[in-house]
Amino acid sequence: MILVFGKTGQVARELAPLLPDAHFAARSEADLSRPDECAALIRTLKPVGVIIAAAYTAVDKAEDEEELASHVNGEAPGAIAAACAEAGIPLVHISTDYVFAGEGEYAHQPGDEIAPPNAYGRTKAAGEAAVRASGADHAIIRTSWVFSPHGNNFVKTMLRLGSERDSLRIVADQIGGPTPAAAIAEACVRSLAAIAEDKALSGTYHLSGAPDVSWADFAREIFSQAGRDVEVADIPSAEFPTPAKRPLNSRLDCSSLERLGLERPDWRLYLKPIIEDFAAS
Ligand SMILES: NC(=O)C1=CN([C@@H]2O[C@H](COP(=O)(O)OP(=O)(O)OC[C@H]3O[C@@H](n4cnc5c(N)ncnc54)[C@H](OP(=O)(O)O)[C@@H]3O)[C@@H](O)[C@H]2O)C=CC1
Ligand SMILES: Cc1cn([C@H]2C[C@H](O)[C@@H](COP(=O)(O)OP(=O)(O)O[C@H]3O[C@@H](C)C(=O)[C@@H](O)[C@H]3O)O2)c(=O)[nH]c1=O
Ligand SMILES: [Mg+2]
Repeated sequence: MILVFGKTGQVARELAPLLPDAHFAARSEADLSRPDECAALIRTLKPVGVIIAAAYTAVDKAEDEEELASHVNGEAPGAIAAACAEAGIPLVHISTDYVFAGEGEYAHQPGDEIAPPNAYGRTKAAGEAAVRASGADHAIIRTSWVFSPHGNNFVKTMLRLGSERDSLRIVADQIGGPTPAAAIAEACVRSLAAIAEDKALSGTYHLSGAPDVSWADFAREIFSQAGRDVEVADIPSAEFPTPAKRPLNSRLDCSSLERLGLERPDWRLYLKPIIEDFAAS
């Protein structure tokens, strides 16, 4: 049995149909703010592999709750990874573009220096480091700008705001790859099998949707596919102040996905079901 930490999140919900026999541990069974209890669950259930699909993902709120976020995003993955190492089973963990400072216009390689610009990114960086230090065979999949029909994400925020207003001001100087949660779920399953088969594939991978765009471009594509006449005005980040600073350059070089037999998904092909759900609700 495969053990997935997380049941209600965007990626966890896309993992469910791919892994019908997996055990999905919700917060009530495995609270990541209690790392020891999460590690103990591995000793109890004795899974053959583990995927961590839960995290503290409220980027702005993390500025005020960095201690809680660091238990969930830093210490819990470390404790889970240590239990995986002890049991000799592989682990897949998900991280974020927000570990990068985001200077320049190049696409980041997995080995590039990290320098998180915000509290969420610092806690995710701590989780990555703890997984690497554990000695467990692992894949860390860094992704970005996740969206799906479930949970909170930018696509659903735009559809909601676009139904209330004729024009929106959206930041245009942050560039990245919107990523469908379904593609991340597929990569989790694929990488878990790959590292179980070949330990040499252990390491850090990048997966984001193509093409890279600004948040404003992303919004325009959403309204275009939704057939909605909402004007999107490009603004610089400075005109949209938020508690957490976001990286300007979130481009991820995803070429090592080839080692897993995967490629970047075209995110534009994943919007329609979300738009249809929104229209029906
Ligand atoms: N969302 C994004 O844009 C991005 C996400 N990522 C990473 O991808 C991974 C999956 O994210 P995503 O699917 O979007 O997550 P969501 O934001 O959709 O959901 C977060 C999930 O984590 C759970 N969770 C939060 N705190 C705890 C806790 N203390 N104990 C147990 N469970 C908890 C939530 O459970 P509950 O329902 O109980 O609150 C929920 O299931 C995470 O590692 C995230 O850092 C990376 C890049 C971008
Ligand atoms: C609602 C709104 C947002 N924005 C901007 C703010 C921000 O720069 C950008 C996206 O805002 P959000 O709050 O949706 O995105 P945010 O929560 O920062 O999304 C991040 O979540 C974490 C978990 C990650 O790991 C990242 O990869 C990334 O997906 O859009 C506007 O410019 N205008 C608006 O009206
Ligand atoms: Mg958010």
